Amino acid sequence: MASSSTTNSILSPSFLSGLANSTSTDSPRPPSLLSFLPNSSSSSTAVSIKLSDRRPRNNRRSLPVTNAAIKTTSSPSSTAAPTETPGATHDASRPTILVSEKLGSAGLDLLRGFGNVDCSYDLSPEDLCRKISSCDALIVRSGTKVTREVFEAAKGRLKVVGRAGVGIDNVDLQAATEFGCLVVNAPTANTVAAAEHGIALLAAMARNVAQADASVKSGKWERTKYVGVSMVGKTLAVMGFGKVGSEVARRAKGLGMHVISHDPYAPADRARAMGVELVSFDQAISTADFISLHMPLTPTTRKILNDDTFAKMKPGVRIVNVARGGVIDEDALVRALDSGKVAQAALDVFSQEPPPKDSKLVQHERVIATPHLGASTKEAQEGVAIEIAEAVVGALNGELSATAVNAPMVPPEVLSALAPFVTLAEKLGRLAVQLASGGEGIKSVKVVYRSARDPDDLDTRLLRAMITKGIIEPISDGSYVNLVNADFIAKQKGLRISEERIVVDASPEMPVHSIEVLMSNVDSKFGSAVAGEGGDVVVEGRVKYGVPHLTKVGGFEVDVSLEGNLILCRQVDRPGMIGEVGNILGEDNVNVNFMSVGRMARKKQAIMAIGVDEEPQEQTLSKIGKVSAVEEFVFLKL
Ligand SMILES: NC(=O)c1ccc[n+]([C@@H]2O[C@H](COP(=O)([O-])OP(=O)(O)OC[C@H]3O[C@@H](n4cnc5c(N)ncnc54)[C@H](O)[C@@H]3O)[C@@H](O)[C@H]2O)c1
Ligand SMILES: O=C(O)[C@H](O)COP(=O)(O)O
Repeated sequence: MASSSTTNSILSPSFLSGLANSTSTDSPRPPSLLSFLPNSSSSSTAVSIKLSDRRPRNNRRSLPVTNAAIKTTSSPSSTAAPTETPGATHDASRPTILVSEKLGSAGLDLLRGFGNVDCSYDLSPEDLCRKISSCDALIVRSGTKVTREVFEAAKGRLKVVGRAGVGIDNVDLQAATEFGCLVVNAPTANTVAAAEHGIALLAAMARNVAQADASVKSGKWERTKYVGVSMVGKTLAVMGFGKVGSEVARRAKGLGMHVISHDPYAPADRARAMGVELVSFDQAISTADFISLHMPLTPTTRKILNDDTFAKMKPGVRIVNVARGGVIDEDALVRALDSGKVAQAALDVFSQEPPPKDSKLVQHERVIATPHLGASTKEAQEGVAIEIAEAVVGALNGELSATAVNAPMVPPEVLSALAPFVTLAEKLGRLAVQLASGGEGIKSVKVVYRSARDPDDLDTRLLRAMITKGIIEPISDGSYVNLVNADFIAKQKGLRISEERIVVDASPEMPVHSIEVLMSNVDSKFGSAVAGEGGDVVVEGRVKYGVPHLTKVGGFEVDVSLEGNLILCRQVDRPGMIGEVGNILGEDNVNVNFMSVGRMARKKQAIMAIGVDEEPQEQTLSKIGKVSAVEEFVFLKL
């Protein structure tokens, strides 16, 4: 088979009008990246709502039907309408958002402008599981455990979990990912509040404010009992130099403390610029007079302060924890307090919240405790509520949030430049898998990106996920694939996707020049799609005038816009072929939107790629098969 061919494009009127529209508001918009319905793009072009579009769902009716619109309004698995906020009406055409913990009013207002908002606080785990199958989104703080059972009970309807705060240790991220549910958080709005609370606890602990207050209120006047320690000149070890930790460090410097920090992932120059030295874990804990914890709770930080690490600390060390209770072995802390190794502790967070009433730790006379108040200022709560409401509404619109926790984060400007390529990627995956006979047998897919840009400047995670989506959806029974779970599902199916980036001489304006998808070790139901030494099924596409195009099938160059559906036809190149096949389609009322012929040489084999708006009937396809010059043909759904 020849490796190249010449191309002859026929621009149909509908394509020309598409071109004319390509700079208008009808031009391809950023695709819905979080579409959750099975085969959601099999019958419609994957376009969605603009990134900046924040109109309420019920104002969107004039927009074309989009994946995002479908997915947020359908609820095949649910019948029960959730309890509404008193006074609110439930509109079944709008998404339903369950808010399970108190959220600032500005965030609630934003949510109410978009969907049905059900504020149900203090739900038992059973009640949460009961409600969740009628909800599209769930917003929680740290008090709601979003377990695997919750995702299972959601029966595929739950699309986004919004954590109104930073720590996502109360959400089972693995389960969320497996179920294709996006998790977003609100990472910035409570930073200062948490840092201020850390400093408040530090000072209150050093000067025995809480104990002295209780003593005075009980009628005592114990001036010698509550002599404190000074902070100035003391060494504070900030464990975790992230957003909160660095703000604590800045404030502690203002109190005249010597601040060191341990954070294996923090850039040393950022710390140095603040006059903070980054040191090893052991150095931090062994030289500090005060230790303040600001790392997330993860498998590696769980019980990071324990009997062994307390043993390495200076006698009389003082500990502040506004991070998570689980980073301290609480029994070990009680032992260290009892032995005097730890002089005092100030704790805002506990491994179990609320802690048991008889908790030895909470009751310890040298411990001061607050009920997880770090983020609880009016300002922080309003900020967090807006931050999470915007992220959740965006996610329900099919947008990628900048605060996505279990999906690639793609800045809006990059996303909008990549948008047509994202659609192209999904369609190429969809085409390639349909060209293989026996899709489940596909094990190895190679994707080649050609671009004028340096390979390091090309973030292909999004494109790879969409190719995976395109490959998997047509061969999955009802499993929905989206950006969140694409890699997971591919791995589960034993599908290995490798990528290659090749620099080519093309326009640097375009992030990608072409995308080629090659499937190894599969037979094809359209022999002409097989090319190369390895006998791979090959399809290649480009974006032209903002519209995804198929540009290569096997060794043949074609040029067809990827809209509607596609008929590929290999025939002997002879006059009248286009008219003959076009007539068959026309007679059976199938509208051709684009057609191109790629041939090896004059009067030799050629491939005709025909874009059709409708799905032709069996009998129409069989008429095409009977045209004497047609050697093979295939109908492909986009
Ligand atoms: N008490 C509260 O109300 C409250 C409020 C806000 C945040 N928090 C908690 O504080 C944590 C930190 O919040 P943030 O906004 O600063 O998050 P962040 O992600 O900005 O910072 C966390 C830092 O911890 C570092 N880190 C990770 N593993 C570490 C390890 N083993 N040792 C040392 N450092 C490590 C990370 O590199 C990062 O710099 C959150 O995860 C949350 O659990 C609590
Ligand atoms: O991780 C956080 O943001 C804080 O722990 C705040 O938790 P909260 O939302 O339950 O106050």
